[in-house]
Amino acid sequence: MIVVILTDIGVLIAEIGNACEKWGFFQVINHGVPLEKLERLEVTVDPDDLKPTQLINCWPQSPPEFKEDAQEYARDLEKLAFKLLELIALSLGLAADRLNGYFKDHASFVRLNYYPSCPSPQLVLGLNRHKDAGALTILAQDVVGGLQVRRKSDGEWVSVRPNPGAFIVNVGDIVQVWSNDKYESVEHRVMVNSEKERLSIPFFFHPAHYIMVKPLEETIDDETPPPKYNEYNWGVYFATKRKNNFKKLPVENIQVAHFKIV
Ligand SMILES: O=C(O)CCC(=O)C(=O)O
Ligand SMILES: [Fe+2]
Repeated sequence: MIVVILTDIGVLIAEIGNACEKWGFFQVINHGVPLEKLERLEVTVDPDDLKPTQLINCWPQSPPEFKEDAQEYARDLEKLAFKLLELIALSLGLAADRLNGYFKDHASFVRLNYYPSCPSPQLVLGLNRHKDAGALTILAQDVVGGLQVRRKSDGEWVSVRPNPGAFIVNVGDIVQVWSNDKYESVEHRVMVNSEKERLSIPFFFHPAHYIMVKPLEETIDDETPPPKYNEYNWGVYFATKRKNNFKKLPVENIQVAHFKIV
């Protein structure tokens, strides 16, 4: 996978654009988020404290500093997300702050994914194949590994080697629609490990619920194809998707493809 070093701005913009077009995924280092903040979350978290109801309704009681550590981490990741958003805007030939307004009341969140080890890893998946619905996902993973990304060139599943200190970034469905398919939201999944449990911490960078999503006018000109998507409301889309996620449905869960102009 392409590793992007956040240093020289011109090179950086070109590399990010290239990675978004070819893979939909890239890793960043020199990102400015102190690693000890991430380690604090990884080390202190006890999987028994991560029952879904507790995550939704209240903060785990122990360790007592968890809430503050998690909030501080989210603030750091928010800063990084805005930096990446601006670089992505620049790589699309837009003004750096072109997309910032959509995130004025952004509804981003951090999730802790815990994958217990499993003696028959070939029989189960940690997380089924999916695309992320939001704008960007910035993922920290521990050293165990298991994330696989669908390579665009041949559709093969490729394992992402853990790179301590790097974040894995992928563009979600919203960037796909904004860029009128220039940057695609790529499928990924998680394999489980037979011996080791795994923790991953994604930060989902989501715009305000009320925004309408459609291809940006700037991505449509005489040389590019006409808009490929009808406009949709992000909040309604996300709520519908979330309600139906992980359920066996008679029809496919909502996807941006359903807004595609055919
Ligand atoms: O755990 C991982 O490596 C990926 C998690 C993921 O794709 C997600 O939470 O959407
Ligand atoms: Fe994901």
